[in-house]
Amino acid sequence: MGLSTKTFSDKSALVTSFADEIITLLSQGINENGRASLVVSGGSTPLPLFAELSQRNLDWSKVDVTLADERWVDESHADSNTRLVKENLLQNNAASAHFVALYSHHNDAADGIAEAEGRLSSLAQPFDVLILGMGEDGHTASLFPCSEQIDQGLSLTSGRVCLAVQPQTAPHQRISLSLPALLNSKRIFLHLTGEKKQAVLQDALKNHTEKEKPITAVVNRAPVTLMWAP
Ligand SMILES: O=C(O)[C@H](O)[C@@H](O)[C@H](O)[C@H](O)COP(=O)(O)O
Repeated sequence: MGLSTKTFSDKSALVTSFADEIITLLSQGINENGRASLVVSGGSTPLPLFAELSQRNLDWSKVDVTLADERWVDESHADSNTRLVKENLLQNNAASAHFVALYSHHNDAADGIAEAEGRLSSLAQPFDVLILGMGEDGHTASLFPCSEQIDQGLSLTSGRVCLAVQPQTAPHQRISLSLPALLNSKRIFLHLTGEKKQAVLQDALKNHTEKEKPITAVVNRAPVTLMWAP
């Protein structure tokens, strides 16, 4: 479907404008449906955005926040995306938002899939806003090209909202939203900073298959807004 790009002079300008747009979309969702849903990614890129959003005025008690993917570690672990979101987004005004975790206390992520899918079924869908990141290998959410589960993750007919993923090139077993679950969003943003990520994305879109660079599977099927700053 394609990519439209919004380029900003620096990360701070990106964060301000991106937060404006997200708040507008969530407000619309609340006005139309009573509640709104926001799906965020982990990693380091969204941290300044989370801090900015947390300060914004919105009836956050009517917003459900969840993750595009989670590392299968307890919330007390430094790599937990739940911890990242709670410490950076669900603060200040946004402290009243309702967080829906993907992680549950099963040893194996595969045993937590049904529970995560059950929790997600309570959210307003299609999701109002999905914010994706991308790794330098072209993965998005935890749809890792190096994983044995990539076919399952990209399948449009698996009937699954979530899947367990074991990346070969990144730590921790993961739980990820599947491609159809990610696509079940009214607005999809890809939040990237730096020349390297821009180059990876352009190369992915021009020269690679969806299995090689899974971010292309999203861009090929839905309108995606790239929010980019050097
Ligand atoms: O939890 C995660 O690891 C993610 O959701 C992942 O898909 C992330 O968005 C990219 O790896 C980019 O991460 P950075 O922003 O740290 O580069």
